[in-house]
Amino acid sequence: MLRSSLLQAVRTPRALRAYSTQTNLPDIDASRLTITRTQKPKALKKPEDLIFGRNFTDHMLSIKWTARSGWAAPRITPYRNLSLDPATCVLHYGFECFEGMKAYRSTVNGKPSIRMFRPHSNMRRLNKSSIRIALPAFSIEEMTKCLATFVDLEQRFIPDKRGYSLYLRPTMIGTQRTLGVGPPGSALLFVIASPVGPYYPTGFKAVSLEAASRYIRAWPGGVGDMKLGGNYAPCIVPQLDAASRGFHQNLWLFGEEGYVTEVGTMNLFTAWITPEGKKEIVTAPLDGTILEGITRDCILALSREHLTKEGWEVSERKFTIGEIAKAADEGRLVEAFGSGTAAVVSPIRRIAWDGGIGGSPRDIMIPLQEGKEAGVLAERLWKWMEERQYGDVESDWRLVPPTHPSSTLSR
Ligand SMILES: Cc1ncc(COP(=O)(O)O)c(C=O)c1O
Repeated sequence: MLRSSLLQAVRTPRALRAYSTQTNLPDIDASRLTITRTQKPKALKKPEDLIFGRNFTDHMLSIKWTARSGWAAPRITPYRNLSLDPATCVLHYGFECFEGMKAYRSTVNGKPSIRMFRPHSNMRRLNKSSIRIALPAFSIEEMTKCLATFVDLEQRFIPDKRGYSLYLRPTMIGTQRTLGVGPPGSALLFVIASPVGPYYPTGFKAVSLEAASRYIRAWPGGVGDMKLGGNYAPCIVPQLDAASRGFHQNLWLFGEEGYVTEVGTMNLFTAWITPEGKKEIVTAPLDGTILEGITRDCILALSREHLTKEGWEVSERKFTIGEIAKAADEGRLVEAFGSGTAAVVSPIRRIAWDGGIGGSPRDIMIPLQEGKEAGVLAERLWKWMEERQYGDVESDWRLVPPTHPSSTLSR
């Protein structure tokens, strides 16, 4: 691996693309994938007993990399413990990045179908994260093919019920055995899978957020736009702090201006009437301080497709918590909701804001019709998403044809 090109790669997206293809060593190659099936298939849990991230499938997908030999042949093996030397660099310096994505089972034109949702986007984001922490890049296309074969093999774990899916957790770690601080000479990319149920089994539940200025999740020039494990552990204490006062999540602000960035593990959308009288759906821009959510991208696309016809403007721009408070005071606030793979759309009921520097604490109430837990926009966007995830509406967001000779995945 060329270290100097790695340094360049982290600076610009173009260099980043170049870096991913800039090695003569073997890349991930799905045609070399081997499968060793488990001899002890697990009993399936009742769908209603599934707990997010607690139950895993029979197998895992693993691909080793070394700086000397590049990517080895991908392997699907029975799910098992990893064995790591206590000096392994991931355990000391946090060389870890991951993804969260889903595969859905549905019946399309009378035929059962299992499809992943936007896997290329997740693999692109994983590449971006790995390069930033000196871990190797890989072929998005080939890795997606390996994922397809893995999902195919584990499809019996996806309950045949609306709302259920297979959550996939691709993860890359630095595996070099060294306490020296430097680029890892070896890495492991592995994928595990967990069947999951609907996030809101009994319908939406609007959440309350705490917008506190004393914790900062991300900053310009930082790594808030990467899915690094190191971004998540420091958010647990602020979350516990907010929970101790009865809030579900933190709303992350940035700067003295109180720019709104994102919510817990979701991007944030606000719908309001601007002071000039325009209907606007707004979310923070991709300026490096928020994760480039794949659901965010879908919500933007769906809003542009459907809601602009109804007079909504769809904007990615900076806006402040003060502007949300003012819109609420002036009766211009329409809705607010989070977006992410887990909940897809998560309506917001209330934001408690400490008022920023020199300000007084206050509550911002998001309008919700009496007896309703979601606004009309959130409900419609969630429905449009679900229709595409389960294939009621065809879209190129659902993938992927099988590639492995043993694959049975339906097209
Ligand atoms: C910090 C953060 N922001 C936003 C998101 C939403 O991203 P996505 O829509 O890709 O799930 C996530 C979830 O992965 C997240 O962890």
